[in-house]
This record gives sequence, structure tokens and C-alpha cells, in this order.
Amino acid sequence: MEVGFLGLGIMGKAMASRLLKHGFRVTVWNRTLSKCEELVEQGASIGETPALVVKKCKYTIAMLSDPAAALSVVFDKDGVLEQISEGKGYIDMSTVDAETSSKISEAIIKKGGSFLEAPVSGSKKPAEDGQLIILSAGDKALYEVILPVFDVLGKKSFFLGEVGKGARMKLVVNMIMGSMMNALSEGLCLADKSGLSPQTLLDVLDLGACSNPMFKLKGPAMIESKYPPAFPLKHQQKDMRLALCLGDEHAVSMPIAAASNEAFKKARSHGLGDLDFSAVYEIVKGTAPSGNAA
Ligand SMILES: NC(=O)C1=CN([C@@H]2O[C@H](COP(=O)(O)OP(=O)(O)OC[C@H]3O[C@@H](n4cnc5c(N)ncnc54)[C@H](OP(=O)(O)O)[C@@H]3O)[C@@H](O)[C@H]2O)C=CC1
Ligand SMILES: O=CCCC(=O)O
Repeated sequence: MEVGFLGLGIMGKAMASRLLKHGFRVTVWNRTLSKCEELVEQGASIGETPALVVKKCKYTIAMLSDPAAALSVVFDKDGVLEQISEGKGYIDMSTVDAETSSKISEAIIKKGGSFLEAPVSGSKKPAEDGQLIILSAGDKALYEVILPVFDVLGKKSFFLGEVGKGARMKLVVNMIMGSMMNALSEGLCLADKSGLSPQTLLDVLDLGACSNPMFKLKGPAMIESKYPPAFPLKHQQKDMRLALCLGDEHAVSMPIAAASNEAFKKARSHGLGDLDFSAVYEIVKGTAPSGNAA
């Protein structure tokens, strides 16, 4: 199967690479075109624009930073809409809000194409290892056709119904994750300031009811103030913001998420946006450097 892939950031690069390793023919595009070179070395072809990728491939996947990027790649000059047509499928795996996803879906369908939203849970390593959790919604027939691709990228694929349900599920999950990261940061800080070993706190947590892979993975690096980006903090803040908008729409009060969003925003204002989202710990500790927003 020939697959187009738009967006070769942390996630897109790992996902496109995995598809190549599993025998798919992949045509890639990235806004910063030089980032395509590593994939070309692995056997990918380059499409010079999103439109040219869609022209060449029956199915095209996108993995882009945020709603603005997802819309731009579809609607702008040389974008997806210029070449999408009957028989072609577009699968957007970026984390965006339901409104963005619906706009894209409507435009694609109007041109005769089919659309699936399919945001993912799981970060850089699960993407490299094909262990993502895929939260798809939209065109069921396209879901069935693209399952062999999802089976290579993920450990489990959900089909959640009409467009918007995948986007909303992803935002709810990341809202919880962002709040948990803030709770962990406060706990590590409190342990340290009150004379306890943060590492022993992690050991205790890991044996109890709130043991989870995220604390286990991120905790030790946080103690060492190391934040190599797997999930950039600026994207976590975007997801908190979009989840809070969803809460507004449905009149759901979310004070914990709102407080967590403030901490992520503050982290961005201190220039920590490109670090891993666990860098919010620096804000909780009060040790963040002053810096420019990212
Ligand atoms: N990292 C993670 O752990 C996870 C991320 N996600 C979600 O996946 C998506 C991608 O994340 P990730 O790979 O980490 O992000 P990165 O920041 O590493 O990559 C973002 C990608 O979007 C492209 N991009 C940004 N703005 C535009 C634009 N205006 N037009 C065209 N392309 C644009 C970038 O291109 P360029 O290279 O030119 O800047 C790059 O290819 C996000 O929605 C994120 O929330 C979901 C699950 C996990
Ligand atoms: O959106 C990013 C999610 C990261 C993760 O699930 O570990």
C-alpha cells in the first residue's frame, strides 16, 4: 500500500519510519523540507507539497502540531484540498479540537474524498515501537481499509463513531495526563522540601494504587532536572487549552485542569515550551529560568 505522510516532527518521523520498516511505500512531506532527508535514506519518496503527496497516494496521513497547522495543510495553497478526490482518503492523526476536525472533514467530503480523525495516545517511544493507542472516528469504511496501517503503528485501535469523538476522547485523556503531571510535580517538590527522598517517593508510588507508567518513566528524569522532549510542553498546554474549551462548551467545571493549564502556560512563558511536558516541575519548584515563550 502506498501511503502519504505529512508532518515529520517527533511523532510523524517515528510513525513514517515504522511504516517504511514494515514494507509500506511512503511519500513524505514536511514544512521544513530538509527533515524529509532522514526518511528518504530509509526508502521514502518526497512530495514537494501536500497537494502533490495526495495526488500520488490513495491514502494520506497527517501528524501536525496544532489546529492552525492542520487547517493550513488542508486549506492553504498547494494544500490537501487541491488534489483530494473520490476514492482518496485523508487521515488526520494530529491532536486538534472537534471543530477543526469537522471543518477538515466537511471540506474533504465535499470534494468526494473520505476522512478519518485518528489522534493517538502514546509518545515518541510507543510511536517507534508501534505501541500507540489510536482513537479514530469518522468514515468507518476508511477505518477498515487503513487498519493494516494502524496495526503497524499501534497496539489498539478504537473506532469511536462520528467525527469529533476521537478528538474529544484525546483531549479528555490529555487533560487528565496534564493534571497528573502537575500533581506528581507538587508531590516531588513537597517530598524534597519536607526532608524526604523524591526517589523513595517514586518507589512508594510505584508499589501502590497510583502506580502508572508515566510516573515511572518521567519521575527519575524529573528528579535530575532532565527534560528531553518526547511530548513537547507547548503541545500539552495546547491540549489543556482545548480541553478547557470543551469544558466551557459543556459547562463542566474543571478547576484542577485550569490550574494545571496555568502552570503549563507559565512554563511556556519561561521558555520551556520545547522541552518535555514534565519540565512543568521547574515551575512548581520555582527554579525555571527567565526566558522567551515557546
Ligand atoms: N510528541 C508526543 O508525545 C505526542 C504528540 N501528539 C500530537 O501529535 C502532533 C505532533 O506532535 P509532535 O510530533 O510531538 O510535534 P512536533 O512539534 O515535533 O512536530 C510538529 C509538526 O508539525 C509541523 N507544523 C507545525 N506548524 C505547521 C504549519 N503551520 N504548517 C505545516 N506544518 C506545520 C512541523 O513542521 P516543521 O518541522 O516545519 O516545524 C512538524 O512537522 C501534535 O498535535 C501533538 O499534540 C500526540 C501524541 C503524542
Ligand atoms: O499527546 C501526547 C500524549 C503522550 C502520551 O500519551 O504519553
